[in-house]
Amino acid sequence: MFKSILAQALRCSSNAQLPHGQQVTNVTKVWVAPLPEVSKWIVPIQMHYIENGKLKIQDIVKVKDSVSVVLYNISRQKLIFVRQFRPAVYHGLIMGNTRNLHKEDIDLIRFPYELGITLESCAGVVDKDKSLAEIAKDEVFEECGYNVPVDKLEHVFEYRPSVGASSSAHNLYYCEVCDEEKVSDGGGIDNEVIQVVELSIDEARNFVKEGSSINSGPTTIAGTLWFLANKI
Ligand SMILES: Nc1ncnc2c1ncn2[C@@H]1O[C@H](COP(=O)(O)OP(=O)(O)O[C@H]2O[C@H](CO)[C@@H](O)[C@H](O)[C@H]2O)[C@@H](O)[C@H]1O
Repeated sequence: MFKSILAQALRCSSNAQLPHGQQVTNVTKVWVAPLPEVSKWIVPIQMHYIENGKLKIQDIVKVKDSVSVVLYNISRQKLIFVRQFRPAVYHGLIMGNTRNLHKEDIDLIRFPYELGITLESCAGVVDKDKSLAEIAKDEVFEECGYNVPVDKLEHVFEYRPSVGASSSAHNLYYCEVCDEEKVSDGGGIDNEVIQVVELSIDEARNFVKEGSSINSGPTTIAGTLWFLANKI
């Protein structure tokens, strides 16, 4: 069973899919633990309601809202993405649908950490007292190194990426940048370890083609499809 999970994970891995083999980071030890009662990031709650006279209960995970930016470099006609190790993706790939807590350290030889490296649009959590567009502008600078005025960010749409268990809202923006606006390497702030990746339009089209299997969330897929449908 593990062999088939690993084979599937390797197919999904952004490393296996894209011509950007450089090492993004180096993860040397992984283990899991139960969530503490109070988490800064996630609040599990239960909603009770009566629908058509019948009591119903729904378990909900409260997650912070987020923004993302489809970033297009017009100087070189490249879409800008980021790669990073995502613990949740890694866990999902190696544990599948099982809910057991793994007692020992994860075997990194059997399950290389690279499986958890995603390819995503530049994105960030809404955790500052700023407008959504300003938060998106900050992420473009911090993660990708482009300094753009906030009015260059075009609001595309708002949606809810995980309606079954989470109510969080996601706001997707589009921004065209040029080489002159690139002022740093990006790579994230604080503890973030992020690699900036540029894809040609054909590479991006390949990324969302029929039958593909990718290590990305709905935001990256929706943003890429929106770009291909509206800007090309
Ligand atoms: N659950 C968690 N546990 C511990 N630390 C956490 C955490 N979530 C965020 N952090 C910390 O906050 C930092 C900054 O996060 P960002 O604002 O860059 O959002 P991120 O890109 O991770 O996810 C954004 O982009 C992805 C992809 O679109 C969305 O799924 C997501 O909701 C959105 O916030 C992270 O580096 C991490 O240190």
